Amino acid sequence: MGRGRGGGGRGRGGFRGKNKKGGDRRDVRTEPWSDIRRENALFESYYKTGGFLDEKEFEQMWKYMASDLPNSFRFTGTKADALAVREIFKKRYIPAITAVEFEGEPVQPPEPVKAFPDELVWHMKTHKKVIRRYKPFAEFQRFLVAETTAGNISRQEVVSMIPPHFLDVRPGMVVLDMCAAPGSKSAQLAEMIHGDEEERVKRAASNESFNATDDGDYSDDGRSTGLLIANDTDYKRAGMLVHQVKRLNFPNLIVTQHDASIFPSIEMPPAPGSTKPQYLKFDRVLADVPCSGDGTARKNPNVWQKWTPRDGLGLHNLQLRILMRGLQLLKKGGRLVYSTCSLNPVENEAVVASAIQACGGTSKVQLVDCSNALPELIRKPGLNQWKVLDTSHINGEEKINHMFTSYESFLNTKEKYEKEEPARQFSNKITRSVFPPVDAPSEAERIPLERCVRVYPHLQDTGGFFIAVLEKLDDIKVAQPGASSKGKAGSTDATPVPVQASEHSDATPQLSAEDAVPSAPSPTKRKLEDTEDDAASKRFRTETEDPAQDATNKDGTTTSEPVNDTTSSTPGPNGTSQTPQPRLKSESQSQKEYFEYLPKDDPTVSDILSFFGISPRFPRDRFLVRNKEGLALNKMYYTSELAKTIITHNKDRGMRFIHCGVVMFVSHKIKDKDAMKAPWRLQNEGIKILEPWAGKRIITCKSRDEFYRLLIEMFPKLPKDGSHELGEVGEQLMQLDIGCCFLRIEQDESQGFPFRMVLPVWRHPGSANLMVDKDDRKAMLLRLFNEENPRIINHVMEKAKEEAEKESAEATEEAEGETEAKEEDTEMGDAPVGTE
Ligand SMILES: C[S@@+](CC[C@H](N)C(=O)[O-])C[C@H]1O[C@@H](n2cnc3c(N)ncnc32)[C@H](O)[C@@H]1O
Repeated sequence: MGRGRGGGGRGRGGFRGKNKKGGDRRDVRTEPWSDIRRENALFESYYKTGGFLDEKEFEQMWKYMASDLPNSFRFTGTKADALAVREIFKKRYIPAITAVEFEGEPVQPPEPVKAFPDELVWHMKTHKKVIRRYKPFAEFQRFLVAETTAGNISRQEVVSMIPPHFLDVRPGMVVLDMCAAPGSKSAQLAEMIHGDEEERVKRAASNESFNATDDGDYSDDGRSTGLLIANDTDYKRAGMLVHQVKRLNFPNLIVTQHDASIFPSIEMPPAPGSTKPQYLKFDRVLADVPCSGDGTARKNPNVWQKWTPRDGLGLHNLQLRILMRGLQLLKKGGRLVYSTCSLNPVENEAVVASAIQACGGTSKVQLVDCSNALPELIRKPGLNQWKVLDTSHINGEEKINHMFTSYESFLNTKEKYEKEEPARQFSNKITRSVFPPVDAPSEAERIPLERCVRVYPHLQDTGGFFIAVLEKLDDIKVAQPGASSKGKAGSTDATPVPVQASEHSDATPQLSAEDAVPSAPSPTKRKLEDTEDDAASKRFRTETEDPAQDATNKDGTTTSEPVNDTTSSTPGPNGTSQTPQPRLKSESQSQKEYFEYLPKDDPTVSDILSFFGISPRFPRDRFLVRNKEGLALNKMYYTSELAKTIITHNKDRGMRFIHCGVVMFVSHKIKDKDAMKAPWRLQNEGIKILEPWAGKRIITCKSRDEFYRLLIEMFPKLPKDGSHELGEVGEQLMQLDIGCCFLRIEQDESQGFPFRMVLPVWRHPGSANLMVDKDDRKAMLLRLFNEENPRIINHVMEKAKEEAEKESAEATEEAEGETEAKEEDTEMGDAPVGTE
């Protein structure tokens, strides 16, 4: 509980605007969202006439599309903790909000979203002006902010929570999140990999029996053996990702920064008896790819202002390459979820179908029927047929909207215009791959695209989303996308639909004359077309894909993917073949981050572990430091065993690791440091990992009042002679030498402790201090004591202030010649450095 600090999920980063890598979708408008006209004729027309929904349902869907999106959030962390915070929320805030009336009507309180289990996901449709006006909402908002900061609540869009549920992650699995920033899905995946290990570790440490394999793999003495690699190509967004995942305090997590379409193969130690390196394969892969984001129109004004069909066309190739790389990295039998927040089939079904075909068809990769996952989620099947929209133009003017039903129809139209109107330009991103697959020779070979999942806004008042679940049935040899049967058969001609008047008639539903697009493409659009995919393909030309060979060993590793292999030919944009080049950049090209493990007999580690009486069963060889010299200087991080293996085998191979490990010990810089056996502080972040194995320096708190005092006062006094106000906790602290200790608080409803807590406390010569920063103290005071705006008393600061005031008064007196100067010792008591 209270797993540290950090912001909540801030929704989905996608592709649009300035960030050519598809990162930054932030709204940079100056006018309020409410003033934006939620109209875009071409956008509407495409979804109205493209065969997505029948007319009546389309109207309903579009009404939702143009309305505000409800706020949503989920309770996070271990299930027990999440349920406990949910209960506080339900008992304390829902009744108060339910009692509120607005304009004579009761307001709508937050409601659980039925599609998700255990009432852990909630949404709130109440208008902002109601929220601002009524106290119960203000109180609830404060709770939401405090718990989001403490890491117990994550604000996340409802649809964005779906993909991890479809991935079916179990503890012990090795998972890759290919496009992970800002990290809301990574947080869900990490929770799933973690499972209920806390309970099992507790049992393992106290030599009670526990099941290490029933619902996953907990064979690391109760700890989950799984791992999450969260990756994003964008430097800034990868930073946001680190910020988000750090607060999870999950030692089985690595953050990397790579282009997912050329994500490097991860080297693993050779199998026993062999000298050949092996390469890591993943049990699960999430490809939540950069997309046009047109399903986010309910919260993103850019969609209304700038939607063009070229957004999706420009991203198709990158999305396809990311998906295929994900499939290559997947274990045989493993599962991959492909998702976008776009409703455009060019970015969705077209990508999925092309990838399956490029991998060798349905005998190699199959779409999974996931109707059993989240059964309450209302959904629509994926499309087997769709049309491709393009807007041709002459120097940005004289625009014509075209709906093409097949690649041939596009080629015919283009050919016609090349003769009749050579200056007319079509998107150069239209390939076979963006069209529906043609009829397969047999049902077994047909790609059942209806198994994909489409979530439209009106179905349960959410944003729009697309999800496809893929299973790798066999090793794959990747062919060039576009070289498959997809689009081979001829189809009807495309219908050019002019802005002013229809040129031809065709069975294809036409876009109406009002569908005129803005007179000139916006700079953003041009950028999207000209830079994103071109840049991606340029990158692709210089950084090679994996070898096509893809033989998987029984343990899920492969022996056939050397990182710098330069011999394979790879699929390129528009079906071209690329000249392979070394894939990984040299270290000198990226900012150097150090990840060095301390030896298992490191004397500092030994001193600390013996100071806290840590069981010899606790691993001693997993402590990481982040300095070049590999020395225990300021901070020590703990990582899982698999994280260590990956880091040590790959850090000098050009892999860009940017985060790993949970901070466990921080050096304590105080005057009497030399007199101490272990001048290191336990950290709130890592304390829960270590505590089950500790045999010394443990104090327990059973009293609500004593805990309240520890929270509200920093450095409460513990004088050698004289009384203190810390009750039994104080008595236990008095028995300890100076240094850090564990404070244990067991779950006890009678004392208002709804869950177990373990927190670090420092025993000073004349005082004690709960080593929790002010924000976390405030969050705990609100959560446990319903204190809304507590004043935290800092005795040391107050003493220092008093001293300073006294000094300044004396200096004034001295200046006036009224008294002698008297040197004051403004010693900060025994305050530890940097605990606030
Ligand atoms: C839709 S967002 C991902 C949202 C994220 N999964 C979440 O739930 O918080 C897409 C992300 O892909 C990243 N991206 C764009 N191109 C990429 C590439 N070639 N490789 C890896 N990541 C990429 C963007 O920086 C962006 O953060």
